[in-house]
Amino acid sequence: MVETMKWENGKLILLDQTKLPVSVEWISCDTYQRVGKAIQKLEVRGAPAIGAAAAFAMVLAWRKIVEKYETKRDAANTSNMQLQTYAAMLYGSHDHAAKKLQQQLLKKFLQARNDLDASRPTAVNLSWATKLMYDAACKMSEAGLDLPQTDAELEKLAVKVYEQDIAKNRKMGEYGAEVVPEEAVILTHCNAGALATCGWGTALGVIRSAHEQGKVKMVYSDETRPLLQGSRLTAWELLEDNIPVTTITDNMAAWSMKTKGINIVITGADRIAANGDTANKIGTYGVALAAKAHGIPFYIAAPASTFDFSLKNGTQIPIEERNANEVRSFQGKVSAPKNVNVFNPAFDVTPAKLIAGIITEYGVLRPPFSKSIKELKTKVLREELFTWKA
Ligand SMILES: CSC[C@H]1O[C@H](OP(=O)(O)O)[C@H](O)[C@@H]1O
Repeated sequence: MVETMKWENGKLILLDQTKLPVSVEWISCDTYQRVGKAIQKLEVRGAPAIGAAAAFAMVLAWRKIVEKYETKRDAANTSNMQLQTYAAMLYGSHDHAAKKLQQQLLKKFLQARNDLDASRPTAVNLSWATKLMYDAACKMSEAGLDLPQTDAELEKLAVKVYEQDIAKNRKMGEYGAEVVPEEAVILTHCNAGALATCGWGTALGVIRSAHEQGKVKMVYSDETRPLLQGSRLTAWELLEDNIPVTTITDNMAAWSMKTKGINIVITGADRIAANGDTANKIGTYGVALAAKAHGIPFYIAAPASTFDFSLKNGTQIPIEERNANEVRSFQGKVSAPKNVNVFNPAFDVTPAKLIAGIITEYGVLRPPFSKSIKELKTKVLREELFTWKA
């Protein structure tokens, strides 16, 4: 199965998804700024993958911040007092000087968190990941960890986010396969596959698990303009795994539902509000309306980290608008006058009433979603999976 990212020798190596399916190229990131740029350019993309990349980016940020102070400390050899200050901070003594310096480090760490959060606004997994890394560093400081210990613990936490994502996707696949009918003819939109996660995928994870059970007759993959995640990435992923796939343009989805025996629609998600309203790639809302009109069940597949329990409904979800030139061109060719107005929202919101179920790693949530999502929140808080403890 395709790898989306690798954490190697203190660097984050990202598969450059803008080059697929023509070529497989990797980007080596040793600063959080370069990871932020990769997120903004969709070199790495997909809500859970963005979250994991951001967690590793926070480790890179911490190391650069500390490196700067260590360089200052080396230059401070001329003054014993300064050296004592730095020595106290580096080796975890509890005196005022060390604490003061630790707070300075955390202030810069918060800036890195804010910079990463600004790279893309819709997928809540991004801010979920940067918050859990920052909160952990604050707890480590309160617990009196020195810098080498803090570094090691932050790296372990980022690796846990990565590994848990794959485990959660596998679990989601098992639960999701139960709602996939025999002889399934599935329509999916955009790419919610291994490429959108740390592995296995969410919507495509369900399809992979159902395929293992011999349930998948055909998958229809919307090309998903303007950036073509469906034709470039989903079709490529499914072909790599010998899963039957047919690519269609976005305007063929409704007619395909009417004429091709599609009996289930499954997509991913980027942010799910407390009432079940779901933000996903632009075009998902139209697919959900068409599915409703044809009596086809429409499912969302997403891990708990995609839920924003603080939002009452979908009207509060920030929708990213991207550069107009993504619409004015198509595969590098002009597809509209250069001075034409363009509306280029990267996501839309599907109201909960159009959703038959939300497939998660804890099971399939059913309407009324305000109740089933509240139960999910309780399970997540009780599990405290990513809460750092001394
Ligand atoms: C597994 S969530 C994937 C989700 O993210 C995609 O958006 P983008 O390609 O812009 O990152 C799309 O909404 C997918 O459903």
